[in-house]
Amino acid sequence: MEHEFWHERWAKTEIGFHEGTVNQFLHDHWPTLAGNSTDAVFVPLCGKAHDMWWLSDRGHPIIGVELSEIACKDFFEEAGEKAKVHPGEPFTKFAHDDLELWCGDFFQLVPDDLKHVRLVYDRAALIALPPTMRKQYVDHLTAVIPDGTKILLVTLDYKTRITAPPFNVSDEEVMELYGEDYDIEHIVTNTIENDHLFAKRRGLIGGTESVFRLVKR
Ligand SMILES: C[S@@+](CC[C@H](N)C(=O)[O-])C[C@H]1O[C@@H](n2cnc3c(N)ncnc32)[C@H](O)[C@@H]1O
Repeated sequence: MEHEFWHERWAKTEIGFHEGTVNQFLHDHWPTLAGNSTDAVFVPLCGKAHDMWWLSDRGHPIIGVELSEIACKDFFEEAGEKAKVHPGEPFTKFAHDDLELWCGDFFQLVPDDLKHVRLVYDRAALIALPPTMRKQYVDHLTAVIPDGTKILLVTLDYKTRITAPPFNVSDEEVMELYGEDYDIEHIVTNTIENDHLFAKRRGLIGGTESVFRLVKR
C-alpha cells in the first residue's frame, strides 16, 4: 500500500480497523506466548492500538512502528498521557517511559533497532498489506528481529474477495510465508458470521479469523 493511502485514512479518520479496546485474542492468548515475562515487545504497523497500553501494563517495554504522525499523537493524547518527542530520521520517536512509538516506515528498521526485542504482536499488520507486499514484510521482519523471538499473529480470511485492507490471508499463506524460518502453531480458528458488524458494513460473506504462535528459529 502506498504511504499516501494510509496518511489519507488517518487524515479522514477512516480507521475502521481501530478497536478502541484491547483485542480479545491478545487478551486470551498473550499469556500462553509470553508467560509472566516482561520481555520487550515489537508492534509493527501499530496504529494507535490500545493493545500497547495493555502490554505496557503487563510490564513489557514496547516499540511500535507507525507511519502516521496523527496516530502516534492520538495514542498518547487520547490516554491523557504526554510523550517526549525526539524528531529524527528515519523515525521521529514518541516516548513515554518504556513505551515508544516510532513514527516512520517499517521498512527502514535495522536489526540494531530491535536487538532487545523477544516478542512481537501482529494484529492487522500482515493483513493490512496487499499480496505483493506480504513476502517483503515477512522477509524484513525476519531480518530485523532476533532468533528465538516469539510472535502472536492474528489473521482473517473472508469468503469474499477483498481488494482493500484488511486483506484475506489464508492459513496456507501463513504457512508459506513463515514456514521456512519459523516454528508455527495454529492455536485458534474463529468463525466470522455473515451478520458480524464489519462483514455487514462491507457487504462481505463471513469467514474465519486465525491466531498463530510463531517462533523464529
Ligand atoms: C490496518 S492498520 C492496523 C493498526 C493496528 N495494528 C491496529 O490493530 O489497530 C495498519 C496500520 O499500519 C500503518 N502502516 C502502513 N504501512 C506502514 C509502514 N510501511 N510502516 C509503518 N506503518 C505502516 C498504517 O498507517 C495503519 O495505521
